[in-house]
Amino acid sequence: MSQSVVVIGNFDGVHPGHREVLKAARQAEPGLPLIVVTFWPHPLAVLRATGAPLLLTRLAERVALLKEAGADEVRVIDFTPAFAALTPEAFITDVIAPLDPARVVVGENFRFGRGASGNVETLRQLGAGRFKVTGLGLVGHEDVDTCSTLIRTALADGDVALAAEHLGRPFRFSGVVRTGDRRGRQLGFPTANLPVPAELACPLDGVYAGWVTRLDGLDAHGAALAPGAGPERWPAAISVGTNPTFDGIDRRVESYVLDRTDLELYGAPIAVDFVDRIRGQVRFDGIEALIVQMDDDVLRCREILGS
Ligand SMILES: Cc1cc2nc3c(=O)[nH]c(=O)nc-3n(C[C@H](O)[C@H](O)[C@H](O)COP(=O)(O)O)c2cc1C
Ligand SMILES: Nc1ncnc2c1ncn2[C@@H]1O[C@H](COP(=O)(O)OP(=O)(O)O)[C@@H](O)[C@H]1O
Repeated sequence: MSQSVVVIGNFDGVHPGHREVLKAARQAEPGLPLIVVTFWPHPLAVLRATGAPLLLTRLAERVALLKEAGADEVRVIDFTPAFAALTPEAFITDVIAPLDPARVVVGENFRFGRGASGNVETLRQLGAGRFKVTGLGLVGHEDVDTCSTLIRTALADGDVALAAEHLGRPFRFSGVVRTGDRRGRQLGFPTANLPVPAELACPLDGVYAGWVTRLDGLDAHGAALAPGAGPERWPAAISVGTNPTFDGIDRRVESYVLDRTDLELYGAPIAVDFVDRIRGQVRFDGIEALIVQMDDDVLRCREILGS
C-alpha cells in the first residue's frame, strides 16, 4: 500500500473549520491519498453520562460531505466502550499505523485513547520516526470560532440564517416522508412530514423558508432523472413543531412545497434546507386563522427565496 495522509476527527456537520483541516492535509502532502478516520457513534454517546450533543449530520451525510471536501477515503471506526479503552499506543498501532501515514493531521484540541489521555504531543512522540504530525489551530470565522457548538446553539435558537453562515451552507434535515394526519390537503397546504429522531439536531419549533430536495434521484413520478440532471429542488414553507392548533404530540418537520399539489412523496427520502426563520408556532383558535397565517407565510417565503 502506498503512503497516505491521515486526518482524524469527529467532523459532525463538516463545517468550514473541518474543511480547512482537510485542505491543510492535502496541501501538506500533495500527491498522497487523503484518508479521514472518523468515529461512529459520537464518542460522547459512549463516554459521557449525558450522551452526545445533538448531531448535525447523520453518518452517511458526514461521509458524503467529507468526500466532497476532499477525502479520498473515509474510515469509520465503531466507537465501542472497548475501543474507547484502548491505550494511545494501541490506538496508533491498531488504527493509524496500518494506514501507513506519511503525516497525521488533527485539530490542536484532539484527544485520543483511554481517558482521553493522548493529545497532539503524545501523537508526535508515538509517531516519531514513523510519521509527521500537524496540529491545527481552530479556524476563526468573523471573530468567533466556527464550531459545531455554535451551530447547535443557533439551531436551538431558531436562527437558521446564522447556522447557515457558520456551516457555509444551509442546515439540512433529511429523512423519509411519513404519513401524517392527512389534514394538510384539506387546509390547502399538503405537507411532507419527517419525524425528528431524538439524536438529531433540529431548528427550534417555528415556521421557516427553505428548500426541499428529493434524494432518491427519481422525479416526482418515480422516473429516473436525465443523466447529468441534478436533483430537483423546490421552494418550501416549513413548519417545525407538534401542530399545537390540533393538540399534536409528535414533533415533525413539515414542508409545503409552494404552488404544488401534485407531488407524491410518501416513502421518499427528502432533504429540507433551512434558509430563514419566519415566526414561532402559534396555537390558533380555528383553522381559518391558521390558513390566513399560512397564506402570509407563503408570501414571506417567496420574498426570502426569491421565487
Ligand atoms: C407554513 C406553515 C405554517 C404552519 N404554522 C402552524 C402554526 O402556527 N400552528 C400550528 O398549530 N400548526 C402550524 N402548521 C402545521 C399545520 O397544522 C399542519 O401542517 C397541518 O395540520 C397538516 O398536518 P398533516 O401534515 O399531519 O396533515 C403550519 C404548517 C405550515 C406548512
Ligand atoms: N406541495 C406539496 N408539498 C408537500 N407535499 C405534497 C405537496 N403536494 C402533494 N404532496 C403530497 O401530499 C402529502 C401530504 O399531504 P397531507 O394532507 O399533508 O397528508 P399527511 O398528513 O399524510 O402529511 C405529502 O407527503 C406528499 O406526498
